[in-house]
Amino acid sequence: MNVSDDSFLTCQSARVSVIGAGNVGRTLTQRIAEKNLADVVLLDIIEGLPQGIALDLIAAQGIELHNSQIIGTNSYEDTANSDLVVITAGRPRTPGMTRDDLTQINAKIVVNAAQQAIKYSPNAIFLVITNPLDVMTYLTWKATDLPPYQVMGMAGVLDSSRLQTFIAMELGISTANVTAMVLGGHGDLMLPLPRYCTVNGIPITELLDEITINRLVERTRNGGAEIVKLLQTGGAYYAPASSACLMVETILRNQSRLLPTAAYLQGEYGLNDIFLGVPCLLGCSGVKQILEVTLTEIEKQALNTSATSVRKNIQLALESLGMS
Ligand SMILES: NC(=O)C1=CN([C@@H]2O[C@H](COP(=O)(O)OP(=O)(O)OC[C@H]3O[C@@H](n4cnc5c(N)ncnc54)[C@H](O)[C@@H]3O)[C@@H](O)[C@H]2O)C=CC1
Ligand SMILES: O=C([O-])CC(=O)C(=O)O
Repeated sequence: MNVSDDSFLTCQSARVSVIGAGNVGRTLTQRIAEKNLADVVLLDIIEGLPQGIALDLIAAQGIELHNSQIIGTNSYEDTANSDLVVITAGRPRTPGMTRDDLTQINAKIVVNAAQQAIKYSPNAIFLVITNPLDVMTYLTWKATDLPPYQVMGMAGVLDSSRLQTFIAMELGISTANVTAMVLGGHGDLMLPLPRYCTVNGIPITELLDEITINRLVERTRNGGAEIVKLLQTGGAYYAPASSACLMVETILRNQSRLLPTAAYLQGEYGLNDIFLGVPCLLGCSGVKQILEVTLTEIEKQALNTSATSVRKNIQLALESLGMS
């Protein structure tokens, strides 16, 4: 091989910037790098923190055998030309708080992060993780002025994965045999859909009684809070990072997976001008398609109630930022 061959020298990896080097951001960085999905720029406001994490992660490269570069930085200039920007910056909740209690504090952080990042990566897809998720995704869309299909939020993959796990635990079978679907906002009013949960194609409604299913649904709704209560100082981050990594992989590899995603609705499910969890085909352009599954009247009502709560919070956030 001639090492001065142009095609060898110009060969480029995808580039993902992760904003926020806390528990979720650093774990996601590890997952992306170790799966060889992209080079990662990890940015945080705290000096030394992203640099230290990056150095620590890169020191394992020879053991984990990946080829990803990991750069820790406090400067948005270093995020330039990212294909994907993931926003994890902001406060996590502590016991007794709802995700909505984080609205005021995280709104400023997320809008600033989005405005800074878009300057250097005008064509990037933005994936939001910071809570309250649906509100922060809406603010990111506003702050970047991107087409709505290029902005999305991660929550449904996590909530569905929790429900999948609880179903598998209840039945004593492999999680690999279970699929689950949770739609709606990422809050106490999220909408787990047992009718669309299956075990190798068999609806769980044929395998579990109503009382058991309701118990698993309730545990899913409280899945985040259950961990916050155990950890005391913040929220979950391993499953959230895995969930976000699945979305990153789907986008970078243009896999057209159907994943519950907080996407911008323009009439789908009878809702407009809101980001909410719905089944989406994801690929290299972002949200390629929103799938409208049939909902019962009760499910529709529950989705509307969840949307109303998200909408109220979006309004509060926009007002507090002087953006309404
Ligand atoms: N959508 C979802 O399903 C999930 C959302 N979350 C949310 O993700 C967020 C992050 O959670 P953790 O990583 O556990 O929190 P963490 O406290 O461990 O990390 C947050 C990081 O953000 C950084 N940060 C704060 N202001 C910043 C700014 N202006 N610019 C850049 N970085 C800044 C902090 O220095 C810190 O390192 C929280 O809002 C949490 O609620 C967490 C898990 C799941
Ligand atoms: O519960 C939290 O605050 C973090 C989160 O969104 C989750 O784990 O679902």
